[in-house]
Amino acid sequence: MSRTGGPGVGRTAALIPAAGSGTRLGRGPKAFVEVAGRSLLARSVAALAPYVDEVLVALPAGLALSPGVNARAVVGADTRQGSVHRLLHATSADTVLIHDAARPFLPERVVLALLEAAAETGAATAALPVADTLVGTESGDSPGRLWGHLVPREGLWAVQTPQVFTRAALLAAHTAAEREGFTATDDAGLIAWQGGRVRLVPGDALLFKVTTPGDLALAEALARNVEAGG
Ligand SMILES: Nc1ccn([C@@H]2O[C@H](COP(=O)(O)OP(=O)(O)OP(=O)(O)O)[C@@H](O)[C@H]2O)c(=O)n1
Ligand SMILES: C[C@](O)(CO)[C@H](O)COP(=O)(O)O
Repeated sequence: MSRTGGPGVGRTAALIPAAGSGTRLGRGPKAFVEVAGRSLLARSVAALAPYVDEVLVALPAGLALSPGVNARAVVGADTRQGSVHRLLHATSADTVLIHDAARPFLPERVVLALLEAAAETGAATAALPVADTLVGTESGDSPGRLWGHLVPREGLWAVQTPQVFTRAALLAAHTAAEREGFTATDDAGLIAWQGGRVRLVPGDALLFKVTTPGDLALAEALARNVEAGG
């Protein structure tokens, strides 16, 4: 039984898409890359396990969970969307919490706030208000590198994971997307495409996605600092 199971939450599963190839990082299957001696995947599983009834992970074909990672594995697909779709078919939980393996630092506050929001609305995602100035580029002698027009940042949020949904609603959205050939970068996008309302819950700067070598260096420094009690 999950620690937070309130009305409308029921049995809860954490679904972790971890089947990516990590092309931008360039270190092989990214979920298995270690930060301060512990893989990104092991960190994400450990951060979620206390709050859910089960943890399921989508892995690249031919790879298995490392010893000590307490989860059930399925084989992922060619896209993140496809991997989540397979995970949804592999659980019967009422509520699913989807979290990228590539976001290894997950504050408890965010998990609890998401489960509470999803119990009210059926769909919620972590997100942060955009803090930087945004500019669109213009074509010209340096295509894509010339300052074009300012994009007002008011009301814009950068979407993170975790994202929490009623499993039946998310499965229906995935099934429709597959049927109609629609793709979105994440699950909240699929629910919104179906006309669903997605609550934005304040995420955390610590929830950055390890995408590039610079992100990995940052994660390494952060993990060493935190784990040294800094
Ligand atoms: N076919 C895929 C692609 C991605 N993911 C997962 O989705 C999350 C977010 O993806 P991203 O960070 O973009 O990972 P990669 O696809 O591995 O990165 P890249 O695009 O650089 O190859 C990751 O935990 C990744 O493992 C997945 O399960 N199945
Ligand atoms: C799911 C996600 O992490 C939410 O921000 C993001 O959409 C994944 O994007 P990517 O294109 O796979 O990096």
